[in-house]
Amino acid sequence: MQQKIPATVITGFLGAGKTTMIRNLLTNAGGKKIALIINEFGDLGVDGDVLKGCGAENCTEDDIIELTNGCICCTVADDFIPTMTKLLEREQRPDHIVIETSGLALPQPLVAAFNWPDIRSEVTVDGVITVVDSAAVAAGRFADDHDAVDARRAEDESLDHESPIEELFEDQLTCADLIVLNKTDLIDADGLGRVKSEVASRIARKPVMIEARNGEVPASVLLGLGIGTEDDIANRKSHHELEHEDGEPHDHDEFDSFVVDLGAIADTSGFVEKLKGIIAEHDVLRLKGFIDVSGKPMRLQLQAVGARIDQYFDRAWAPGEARSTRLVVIGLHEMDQDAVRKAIEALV
Ligand SMILES: Nc1nc2c(ncn2[C@@H]2O[C@H](COP(=O)(O)OP(=O)(O)OP(=O)(O)O)[C@@H](O)[C@H]2O)c(=O)[nH]1
Repeated sequence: MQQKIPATVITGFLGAGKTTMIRNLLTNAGGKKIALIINEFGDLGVDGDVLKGCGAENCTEDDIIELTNGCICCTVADDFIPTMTKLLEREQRPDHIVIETSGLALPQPLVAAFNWPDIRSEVTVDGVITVVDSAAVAAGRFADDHDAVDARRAEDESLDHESPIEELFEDQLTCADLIVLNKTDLIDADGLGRVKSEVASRIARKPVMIEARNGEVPASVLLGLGIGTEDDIANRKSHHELEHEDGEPHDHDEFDSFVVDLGAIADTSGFVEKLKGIIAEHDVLRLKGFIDVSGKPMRLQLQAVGARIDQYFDRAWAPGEARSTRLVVIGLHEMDQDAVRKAIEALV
C-alpha cells in the first residue's frame, strides 16, 4: 500500500502572516514536491497571486489550487473534498500537501474532513500550524472588549457569542499542534513575554510555541510533525461545536468583505496615508490588493492589517494585462460598507 501523503494545515487570524510563511516555506522545502490549497475570504484572490508569483520549482502554478467559493470551513463538502479527490488522482502525486485556510476559518471542520473514508485512506494531517500576529496580540486586538460585547448582548438576546474575533482567535489556537508567534520584530522582549502568556492562557492543551519574523521558519520545523491530527479532532472543539452539539451549521455572518475598484493612482503615499485614517475610523480588519500606479511599469501590492500598511512593487504588469486598482476590504458585519467604499473612492 502507498504511504499516506502528509498534509499540513496552516491557519491563523486575518493578516497573521500565513501567506508570507508559506512563501518562505516553498523556497526552503528542499526537493519536496508540494501541492498548495489556498482559501481566502473575499472575492479577490490576492494570496494565490502572491504565491504563484514566487516561482518555486517544487510548487509550480499547477500545484497551487485556489478555493474561492467561500470560506473553506463552510464549504468543506462542496469544495475541499472534491479538490482533494482530484489532487489524489493526479499521476504525479505531491510529497506533501499544504493548506492555507482563510483568516476567518475554523480549522476544525477542515481537519475533520480528513476522516472521510476516501481521504483518510490516502492522506493524514501532519499537523495544524497556527500563525499568530504577536503585535496584534500585544496591542490587545484579541482581548475582548467585554463591556461592548455585554452591551450588544443586552440589545440582542440571540447573541450567543463572545466577541467573534476573540472566539475565532481561540478556536484557531485550540486546533494547533504548533503555534508560530510571528511578527516578533514589532514588539520588545517584555511584549513577547506577555504575548506568550496571553496565548497560553487561551488554550487547555499546550502545543509547542516558536517565534518568527516574516514567517521565516525552516521547512524541517514546519513539515514532518507526524501528528495525525484527524484522530484527535474530537478533543479540539471550537466554541461553535461546544455550543451547538446538535450540529447546527455555523456561518460567517459576523464578517463581511467587498471589493473596491479604482482607476490609476498618482500619489500613492497620500493615498496610503488617507487610507490609514479610513481604516482606523471604520475599524477595518484587513485590506489588501493591487494598485495601478500612474506611469509605473510595476504593480504595487498593498497589505493592510489594521492600520499597519505595507506596500511593495511585486511584478511588472504583463503585456496586454488590463491595469487596475482592486482592493478587498474585510471587517465586522456592522462596518458601514457604503461609507468605507465612498471614502476610499473619494481618495482618487
Ligand atoms: N513587520 C512584519 N510584517 C509581517 C511579518 N509577517 C508578515 N508580515 C506582513 O503582514 C502582512 C500580512 O501578511 P500575510 O502573509 O498576507 O498574512 P495572511 O495571514 O496570509 O493574511 P490573510 O490571508 O489575509 O488572512 C503583509 O504585509 C506581510 O508583509 C512579520 O513577521 N513582521
